[in-house]
Amino acid sequence: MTELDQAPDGRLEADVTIERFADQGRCVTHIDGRVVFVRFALPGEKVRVRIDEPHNRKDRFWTAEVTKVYDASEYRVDPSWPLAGPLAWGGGVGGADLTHVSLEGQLAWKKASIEDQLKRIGKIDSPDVPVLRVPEDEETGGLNWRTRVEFIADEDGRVSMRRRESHERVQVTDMPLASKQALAVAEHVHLFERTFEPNAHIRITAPEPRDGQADVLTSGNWSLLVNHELVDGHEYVRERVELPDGKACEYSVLASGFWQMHRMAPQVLAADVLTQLSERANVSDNGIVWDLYSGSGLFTMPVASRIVPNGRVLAIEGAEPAVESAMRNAKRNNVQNVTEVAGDVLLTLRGLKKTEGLADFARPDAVVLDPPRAGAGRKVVERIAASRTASVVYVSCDPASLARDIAVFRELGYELSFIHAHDIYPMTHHVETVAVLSRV
Ligand SMILES: C[S@@+](CC[C@H](N)C(=O)[O-])C[C@H]1O[C@@H](n2cnc3c(N)ncnc32)[C@H](O)[C@@H]1O
Repeated sequence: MTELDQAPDGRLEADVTIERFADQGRCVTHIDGRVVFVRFALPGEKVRVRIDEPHNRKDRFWTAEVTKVYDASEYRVDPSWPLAGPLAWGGGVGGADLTHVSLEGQLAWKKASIEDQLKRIGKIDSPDVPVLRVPEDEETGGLNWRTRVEFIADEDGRVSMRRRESHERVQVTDMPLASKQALAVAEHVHLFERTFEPNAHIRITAPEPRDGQADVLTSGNWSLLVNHELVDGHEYVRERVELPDGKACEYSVLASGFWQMHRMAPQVLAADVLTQLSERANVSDNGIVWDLYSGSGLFTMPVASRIVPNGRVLAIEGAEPAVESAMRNAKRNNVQNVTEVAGDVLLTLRGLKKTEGLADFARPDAVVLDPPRAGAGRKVVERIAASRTASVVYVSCDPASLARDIAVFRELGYELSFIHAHDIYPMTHHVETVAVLSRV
């Protein structure tokens, strides 16, 4: 029996040994047979935890947070961003749930977490998933990578973040995960000194300058949005993505819209998609490729110009402004072999054969998909499998939904022929996985 103590404020606390990594940046321990998911812990550690409220003695699992470490893991470090660390140590603002873990430990954590989901949900025996670090993150110790940063104004209008377990907003005067360029914009607009309307949503966008490009302030390539309205800078920003062939694709994207957030992620992921298509998909240069959940065309442009320059890409994206950007980006990159569809992926695929102009896309040689966190889902996977495509390159930001979709692909005649991951979200439990599914 684990002894549960009552702290002076009535909250339950206990000394426990942490067993293993779990999901959502938590680890697992047990208290009296009950599973407890613990934040800011590491496997093998002896720690004191405080049980979250509300909880009931009959619950099958509880959640808790570390308050004291008696015996630390080799992966434990002092929080790199204390404000995002445990509440008991003055933290609690979220946004960096692995701030107590060394960079090496973060890779081990993400590897264990993806492999666990593949085993449990994907039913894959002994998966081995290398997790790669973005080299630039070594130099910055895993900080300074976000090209988009968001805050909320507190009741006095100051830039703040919400503290867990309370309605309190903590004024912030720094954001250690923000890229140097985003911090330069923050300084330029006096972000941390000025006030906004209380409760305002504030977003800074600062594309990373590539070789030979001026910094964002010199080029004016940045934006400050308040409540999704432009306040300073530009509504659209330019993003350059350098590709393995030494050339680049240029993009114009809405400052308020989706774009891969890590300063190196667009290049890392676009290069990976090209590599997987050329090395594992065997698509001829006049082939057909679907790019599903295509956003502003991050993958569409390089795939159309490098993989199927004499073929065609069908890009499907649900957000109309992103599709409009993608169309402009095709022109900007002189890419003419793309058909952009603004619509739901499932509905578009369902109607493909009967839609004028799309019927020729019914038999793709390869499919690239990069769905939101919820994954593609069974019905979309069934449509992809029914197209009898030989290869699928699946880019995923959620290992659980990826594992679930992989299980469906395997049921429908595909095997997992390649998988690895990129740690494009250091200091957080998030990770981006790239998998290739091949028709057996
Ligand atoms: C993870 S983002 C990927 C975008 C793009 N591949 C990139 O890397 O920039 C997922 C995209 O899917 C779009 N989306 C979400 N649900 C969708 C659906 N049911 N049908 C079509 N697009 C959808 C979102 O608008 C978003 O642009």
